[in-house]
Amino acid sequence: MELAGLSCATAIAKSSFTSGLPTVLVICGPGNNGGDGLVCARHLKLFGYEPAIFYPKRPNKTLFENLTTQCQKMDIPFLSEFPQAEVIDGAYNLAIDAIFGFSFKGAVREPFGSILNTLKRITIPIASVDIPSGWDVEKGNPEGLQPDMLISLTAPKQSAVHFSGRYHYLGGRFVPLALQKKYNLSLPDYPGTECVHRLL
Ligand SMILES: NC(=O)C1=CN([C@@H]2O[C@H](COP(=O)(O)OP(=O)(O)OC[C@H]3O[C@@H](n4cnc5c(N)ncnc54)[C@H](OP(=O)(O)O)[C@@H]3O)[C@@H](O)[C@H]2O)[C@H](O)CC1
Ligand SMILES: [K+]
Repeated sequence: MELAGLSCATAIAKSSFTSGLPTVLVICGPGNNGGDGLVCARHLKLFGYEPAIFYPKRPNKTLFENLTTQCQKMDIPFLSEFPQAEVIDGAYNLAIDAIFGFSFKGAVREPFGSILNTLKRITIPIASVDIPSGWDVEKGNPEGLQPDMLISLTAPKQSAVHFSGRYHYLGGRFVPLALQKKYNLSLPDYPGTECVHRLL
């Protein structure tokens, strides 16, 4: 999760995605995708960005409590309510969608349905962690979020063929060769010591 979150922050910083003030809204979901978002927010802050986090459903697990504490100790604000689309557009330059990853299934439950509907209406760019939230991991979702950037983690999921945004990065350079062979993964070479590889 540390390497996944670092990869996301690195890909965002490399893409020169933000113009003007580097204010970023990170929306974190209840699983590991949300954890990646918390780590990403921390690294963005270290890179000079000004992240704020919305984390409405927090698992009662030490890992996520510790990640939350680390962000709080770095003075990253946690929002108590999700802002309206117009407010997000006015206050931030980028939204990071770390709500759901590959374990999302079924009809989206609240509060995430309302959050995703708001995210569909914002005009600032969206960067999705691993999978655009609300997409079926294989089939995607033509009615769902259509982010400007996707950071696929470990390997692009099948639904990534439906991604039509500007930037697609692969991150999470942590798969041992034995596992790559076992699962017949054909991963591109990461240049030098880089933790991300630009696919698009
Ligand atoms: N395992 C790896 O190789 C790596 C994974 N990484 C990251 O982890 C996510 C996958 O994380 P996981 O915790 O398995 O699941 P998600 O974060 O995708 O989501 C689980 C939570 O979402 C809730 N959920 C599921 N469906 C719905 C829905 N329809 N409506 C509302 N909420 C939903 C679910 O709630 P439950 O009530 O069902 O428990 C879970 O709370 C992966 O995508 C990567 O981002 C890292 O990359 C490291 C390698
Ligand atoms: K996501």
